[in-house]
Amino acid sequence: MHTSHDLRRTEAVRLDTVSKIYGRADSQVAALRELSMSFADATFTAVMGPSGSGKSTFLHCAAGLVRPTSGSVTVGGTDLAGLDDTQLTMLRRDRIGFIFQSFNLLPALTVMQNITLPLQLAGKRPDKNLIRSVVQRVGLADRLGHLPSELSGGQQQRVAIARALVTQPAVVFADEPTGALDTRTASAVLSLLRESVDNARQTLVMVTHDPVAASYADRVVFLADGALAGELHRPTADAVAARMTRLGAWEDENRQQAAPMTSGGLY
Ligand SMILES: Nc1ncnc2c1ncn2[C@@H]1O[C@H](COP(=O)(O)OP(=O)(O)OP(=O)(O)O)[C@@H](O)[C@H]1O
Repeated sequence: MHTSHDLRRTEAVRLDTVSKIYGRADSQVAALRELSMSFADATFTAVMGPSGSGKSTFLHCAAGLVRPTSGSVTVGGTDLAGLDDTQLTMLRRDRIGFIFQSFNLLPALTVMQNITLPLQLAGKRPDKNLIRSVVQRVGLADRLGHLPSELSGGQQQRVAIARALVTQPAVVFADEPTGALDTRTASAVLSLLRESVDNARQTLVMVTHDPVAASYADRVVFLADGALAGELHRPTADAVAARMTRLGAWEDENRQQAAPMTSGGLY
């Protein structure tokens, strides 16, 4: 029999009735409306929805970058509301990895220095075996002394993935990780993310606009107007595209491509 403690341990991230209201009084926007969602250990979830449906806000709340207006977020069993800003920063550093569309590598640092940066920031001694295994997994063993500017887009994203994995976080949040990559490079990066879930038992939550990218996930959750608008398990790209069409997403998508979103912040 499972105790509630056991059940909680199998959840990497949990949101309970999370709302996020931006602005004040007469100009309020409810970006998330009492959203409840759970992400089990070693699962890959894609988050989709029309432009403005709350995907980025969800990601930022779930990752402890933005505090919800109400409701609770739990990461690895810790309720983020109980942490002050310093504790929250430490939890993010130790338990959460980020992968962005724009890679966000430091241009003056080599591949190896970029990958080990989170460990240095945390004052942790790098585990050489772990680093070697992560570097091999992402196929960068012969590029460790290179600068990001000497790498292709796909290679740079693989550095960012390695950087997100070296701290062995409870969960990795990816914000449009293949948005800047061509189709073939994107599929190599998505296969790598899939492997990190299947082989390294990582938990991955990925915001994407791309039904093909979403089809690599175990589950797709759809947001509309800041609320859960359904989910698909073992998704195919066609089924995801059909659901997005029903949500009226593609008009917004075209606008999105005309004015791409940029991700901010390094971690
Ligand atoms: N800092 C902010 N201040 C005020 N309103 C905001 C802020 N950030 C987001 N919003 C609003 O909250 C809603 C949800 O925005 P969010 O960026 O989370 O959506 P999204 O689904 O990620 O959109 P996109 O796919 O276009 O990136 C939108 O109506 C947006 O205008």
